[in-house]
Amino acid sequence: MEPSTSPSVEQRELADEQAYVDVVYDRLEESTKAAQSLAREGYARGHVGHEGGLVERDAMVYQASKRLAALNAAHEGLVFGRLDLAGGEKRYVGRIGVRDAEREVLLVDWRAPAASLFYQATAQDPVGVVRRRVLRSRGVTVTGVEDELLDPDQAPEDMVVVGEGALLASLSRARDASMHSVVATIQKEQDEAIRAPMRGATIIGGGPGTGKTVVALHRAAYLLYVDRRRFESGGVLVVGPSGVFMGYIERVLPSLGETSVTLRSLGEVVDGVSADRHDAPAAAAVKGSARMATLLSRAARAAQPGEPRELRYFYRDDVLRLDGAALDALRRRLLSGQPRNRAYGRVEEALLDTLWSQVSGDRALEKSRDEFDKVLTNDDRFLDFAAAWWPPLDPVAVWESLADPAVLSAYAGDLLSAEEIDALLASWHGADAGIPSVEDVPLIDELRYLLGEVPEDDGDDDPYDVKQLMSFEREESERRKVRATTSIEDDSYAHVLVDEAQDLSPMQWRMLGRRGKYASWTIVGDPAQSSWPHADEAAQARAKALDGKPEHTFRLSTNYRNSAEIYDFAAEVASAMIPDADTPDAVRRTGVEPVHEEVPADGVAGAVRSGVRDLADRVEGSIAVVVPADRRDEVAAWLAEEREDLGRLRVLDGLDTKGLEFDAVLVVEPDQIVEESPAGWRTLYVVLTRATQLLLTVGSSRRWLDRLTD
Ligand SMILES: Nc1ncnc2c1ncn2[C@@H]1O[C@H](COP(=O)(O)OP(=O)(O)OP(=O)(O)O)[C@@H](O)[C@H]1O
Repeated sequence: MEPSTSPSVEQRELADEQAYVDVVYDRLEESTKAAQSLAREGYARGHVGHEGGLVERDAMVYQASKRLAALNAAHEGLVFGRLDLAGGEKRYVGRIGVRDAEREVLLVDWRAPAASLFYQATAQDPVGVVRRRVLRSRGVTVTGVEDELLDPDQAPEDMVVVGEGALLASLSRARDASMHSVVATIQKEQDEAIRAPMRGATIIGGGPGTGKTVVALHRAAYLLYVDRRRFESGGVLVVGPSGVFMGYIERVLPSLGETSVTLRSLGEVVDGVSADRHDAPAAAAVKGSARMATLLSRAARAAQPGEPRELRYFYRDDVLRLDGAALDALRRRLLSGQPRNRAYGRVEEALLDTLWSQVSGDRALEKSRDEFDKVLTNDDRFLDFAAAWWPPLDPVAVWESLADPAVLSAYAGDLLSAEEIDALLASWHGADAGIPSVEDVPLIDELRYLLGEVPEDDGDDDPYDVKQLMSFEREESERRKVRATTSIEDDSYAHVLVDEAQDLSPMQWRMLGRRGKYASWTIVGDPAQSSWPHADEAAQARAKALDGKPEHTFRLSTNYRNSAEIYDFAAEVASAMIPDADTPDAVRRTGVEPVHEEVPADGVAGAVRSGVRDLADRVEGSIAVVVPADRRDEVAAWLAEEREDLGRLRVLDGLDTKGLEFDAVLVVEPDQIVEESPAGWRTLYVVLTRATQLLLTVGSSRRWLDRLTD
């Protein structure tokens, strides 16, 4: 059976589908009205006036508004698939399940077992599916259908086959600033990873553009569908590399009807701290190293800078004295088996015990220990000493104290080289001093756990109330008030999903491990795109975070993002410069090869500007100019005019482009991108695999290209 090209046949099919889709939308409308009236009823109960009414109201309103949010989110493109099965049954697949008034199924939720045929059927193994149809819509209007005839032998005489394939049509679409759900065209190997059993850790690998991110997000939605109670109450945490990336993916889950997932970039995992700046590679490498865990545990247990080193107390005939060594011994005793802040409540008593053991005068011994305790605990000199010696420690304050060279060297002397210490100090001084970078966040989190929950204080006159939870503010006036949340009881999730996992440092794995202790995991990544230079150390930290949970591995093998011309070129770079790169097959040919322009150093700005203009004329969607990290402001200034004219143009450095994609990409000075970090080739590979249509590289040298032919 040949695909039909007759417009009248296609129009008739469209009209039939529209009629069905209208019925589903009518039913959705009724459900929406029912949810609205439930919400109204809930509010009314709140006015009944007794406490039970309020609780009931909250529950009803909560449920009704969740349902409304899901219904609204699923509205666009609600019905996207249809199966014609061998026995003559037709089955519609959509973003959520819809039944008619008699409870007959009108639309099967894509996550339900009955919908899995939609994704599993292939021409080689049609599993009872004769024809698979994808419906394209705009709002509530069906604008096109794309068919695949999977089992021609079973097709009735009058079955019509329309269109040229939904997948390629969807891949050729222009890209805007956010990712779209691919729920209508999920491929078989992707579906298998999405529906993988929820136990242990599901590891999804594959080269650039193979759909790892979309698979991971659809998997989050799938897990919530199969065990909503568990995952909604325990929470699903999705972690990605950057705020830009989280902005890029954040539309996908709501469009699948999911509103109950926590999305965090790596700089935002700790409540109350929000970091988006990266350290220079040298400092980032030290801060990510597992050695920092040892350093921080020293910091959390050591005498704090500025704390008193001696107590002298006159009691009756005795001079009681605690010197540095005695205080250190006492500190060790208090810290045995518990974090410092948890020992807070025992400090006065421990001091009293030690001091009382020195009492020898008759006048004192005649009096009881009770008397001794009473005198000291009513004496400001003693109380002030206890408060100064063992204040509750805030993790951010301890992190800040590391910027003092003497303090840092005391903890780091045998752990880090002099160069590494210098790199840390350089990152903590200068314009951004006191403001955590993305790489500082796991350090602060580590300290939260090492120090333990900050005890309650009366707090009425403390402007920096340690229990206070604040988001990060850049203004100098706010700086001193930055506090990470100090509670460590709110961190665990039922499922942790990590995207771009190849970039996680050991310290970042430790941070996520604490959140996923009792969780199942989905881990998505491609080692060839890693910007973390020490793969073995990270692998160990990952294994520790997973703590022996069974791993199920999936590999995605087809690149859906890049044109075959662009990907084949990028794969050449990977094969030459990155050992063991997993290079997928790209399926979409455009006939347009990537271009490199070599120009004199003083001609780069001009070539970049004219290159951008040219790309803008040739693609409708997004354009990225990717630059070496330390030249971002310079190149952005070259393109001030273009950026104003073209809302779809962005200037980014290599690390910022992780996970993103654009219709056209212009790479500035590829050699400098390679040379700016130990993971430079991998970063360049990431950058070269971001373009869907056009790739232009502009540089004053071509060493990177020559390496390919060496
Ligand atoms: N089954 C599919 N149908 C339509 N589009 C798809 C499909 N799978 C992936 N895509 C598209 O391919 C592009 C790449 O997908 P995605 O970003 O998930 O890949 P990735 O493996 O995470 O890439 P990278 O490792 O390079 O960040 C996206 O535009 C996505 O929408």
